[in-house]
Amino acid sequence: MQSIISVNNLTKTYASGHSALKGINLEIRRGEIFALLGPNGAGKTTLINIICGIVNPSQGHVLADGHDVVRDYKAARSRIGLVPQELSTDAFESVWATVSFSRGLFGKAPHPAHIEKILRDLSLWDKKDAKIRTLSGGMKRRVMIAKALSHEPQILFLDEPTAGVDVELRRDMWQMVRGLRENGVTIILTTHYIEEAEEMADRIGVIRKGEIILVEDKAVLMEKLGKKQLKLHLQRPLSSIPNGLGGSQFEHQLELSADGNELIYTFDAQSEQTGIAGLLRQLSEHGIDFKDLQSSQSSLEEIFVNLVKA
Ligand SMILES: Nc1ncnc2c1ncn2[C@@H]1O[C@H](COP(=O)(O)OP(=O)(O)OP(=O)(O)O)[C@@H](O)[C@H]1O
Repeated sequence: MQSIISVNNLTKTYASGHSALKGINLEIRRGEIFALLGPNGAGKTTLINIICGIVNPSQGHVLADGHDVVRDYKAARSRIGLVPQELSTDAFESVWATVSFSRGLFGKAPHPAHIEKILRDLSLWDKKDAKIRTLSGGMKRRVMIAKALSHEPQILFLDEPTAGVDVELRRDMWQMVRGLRENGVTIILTTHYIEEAEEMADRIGVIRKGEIILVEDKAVLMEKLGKKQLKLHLQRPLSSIPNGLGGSQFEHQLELSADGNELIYTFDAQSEQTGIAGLLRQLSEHGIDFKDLQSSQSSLEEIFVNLVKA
């Protein structure tokens, strides 16, 4: 599939000498939702800011819809909408004026019907004449999103869009993101709420200390790196895993919950032999009865934590 963003050997060393990006290569596919995950300080915002032409790269180059973000800044930037982490709007302007003005900045002709649609989609229509400074934090964030969409960008960056927003806004936002994607907009988001990435993204990229350590289809990633767990709720609590069991082939896969009521068996989701049958046999030989059992697959969050701590 054709890339809409192409990042080539990108490095960024800040004036402080800090090396924030170390040779990033990344292709974003047209029309996808791409989640960029990484711990604090990994370089997510730096990467987004370079693609959006806010920060200059030290080396390498980026094409946005075929336009170099430095040499052909205006054309590249007009394709992109950015919802930054920080709220920054003109406090004394009205919502309508702020969003309309933002469209004008990209050299687009006024299009009141489009602005109205955005404001309605973001439940801002009632507030269109309100001054930004009178709005709540959540409403201000909606205005930031409206601004980013005002010039009908093909690419939308959402940098931590749901940090500190309530459930309702979060739900509205994801509904809107899905709608945009249906209309062909490519969406790149960073988030610390991994369950959001798990729910929304088509592909996941993980950045750590300025390097992309993984880019993968979400489903493939979950399948490849996911572990499965079998949780056995015991009839009678155990004080420890019985010797025979602990020393067996299951030694590194068995865990006892702190209250001794649950035995947790972790196994490789890929493996043909899960070992469950053998485990159940051994439990019965040890006279360990259980009243219920439950199996689960590791979440993207668990996979992510394991990846970045390595
Ligand atoms: N203007 C700057 N000057 C010097 N260092 C900077 C500057 N901006 C960012 N950094 C450093 O570069 C590194 C990457 O920062 P960046 O904001 O890109 O990370 P991030 O992945 O977005 O983090 P977070 O999840 O906390 O937003 C950090 O160590 C940060 O301190």
